[in-house]
Amino acid sequence: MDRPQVKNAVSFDMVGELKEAFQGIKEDDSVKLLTLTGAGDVFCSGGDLHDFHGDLGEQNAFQMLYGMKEVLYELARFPIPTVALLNGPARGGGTELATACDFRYIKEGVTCGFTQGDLGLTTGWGGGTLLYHRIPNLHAYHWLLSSSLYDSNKLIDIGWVQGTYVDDVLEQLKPYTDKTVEQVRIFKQQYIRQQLPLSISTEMDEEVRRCSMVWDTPEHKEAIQKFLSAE
Ligand SMILES: CC[C@H](C(=O)O)C(=O)SCCNC(=O)CCNC(=O)[C@H](O)C(C)(C)COP(=O)(O)OP(=O)(O)OC[C@H]1O[C@@H](n2cnc3c(N)ncnc32)[C@H](O)[C@@H]1OP(=O)(O)O
Repeated sequence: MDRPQVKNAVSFDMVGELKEAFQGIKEDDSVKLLTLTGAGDVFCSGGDLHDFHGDLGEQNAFQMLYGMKEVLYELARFPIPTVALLNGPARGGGTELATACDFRYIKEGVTCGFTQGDLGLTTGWGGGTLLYHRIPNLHAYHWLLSSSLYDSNKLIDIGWVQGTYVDDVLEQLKPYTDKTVEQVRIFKQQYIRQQLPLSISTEMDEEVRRCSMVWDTPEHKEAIQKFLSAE
C-alpha cells in the first residue's frame, strides 16, 4: 500500500489497484508467497476517512464497503501463502486487511486495533468474521468489542502475530519459501479446506450488511466530523 501522505488509507482507487495486483500475482505460477506491507511508517490506517465516509445511506455504504470485502475474501482464499508485514500501526480496516492474510509479522512496539467501534461503526470488510478463524473466540470478541489497541507483545500472546522482524524479513520467511511452488499450493489448499470454506463469503457479506446499517448514525457522523476538524 503506497499512500504514505495519508498513512496508506484505502481509497476507492486503491480497492481497484489491490484487486488488479492480486490478479497479476495469481496468474504468475512461479510465485510462492504474497507479502502485503505499507509505505512509510504505517501499515494501513483503514478506510480513507475523506473518500469512504461521506454522507451515505445504508445501500450506498454497503456497495462502498463491499469492494473491500471482495479484496479480503480474495486474500483469505489466495492460492499461495500470504503474509502481512506490519511495518507500523494498523487501524480499523487496516487491521482487517492484515487479518485476511494467513500470517502476520510485526516490528517491535507497533500497535494494531479495530478502531471502528470508536467511530460508531463495526468491522465492515469481512475482517471480523476472519478474525474468529485466526485467534481464539473470546480474544476475538474482546478485541473487537473493546476497540483496544494491542502492542506487538500482546498480539503475539493472543496468536494473531507469528513473530517480530527487524529488517531482513525475507530471510525469516525462508521456512515458507524454501518449499516448491507445488508444496506451498497444496498446504494452502489444505488450510482453506479446513478453515475457510466457500460459505465464509456469506458470513462476510452479513458483516458488511451489519456495518452499513450503522453507517448513517449520529455516532458515526460525529466521530468523522471530529476527525476532519482536527486536521
Ligand atoms: C470498515 C472499515 C472502516 C472503513 O473506513 O470503511 C475503517 O477503516 S474505520 C477506521 C478508520 N481509521 C482510523 O480511524 C485511523 C485514523 N488514523 C490514525 O489513527 C493515525 O493517523 C495513525 C495511527 C494511522 C497514524 O498516526 P500518525 O500520528 O503517524 O499520523 P497522523 O495522524 O498525523 O496522520 C497523518 C495524515 O494522515 C491522515 N490520515 C490518517 N489516517 C487517515 C485515514 N484513515 N483517512 C484519511 N486520512 C488519514 C491524517 O488526517 C493526517 O493528514 P494531515 O493532512 O497531514 O493532517
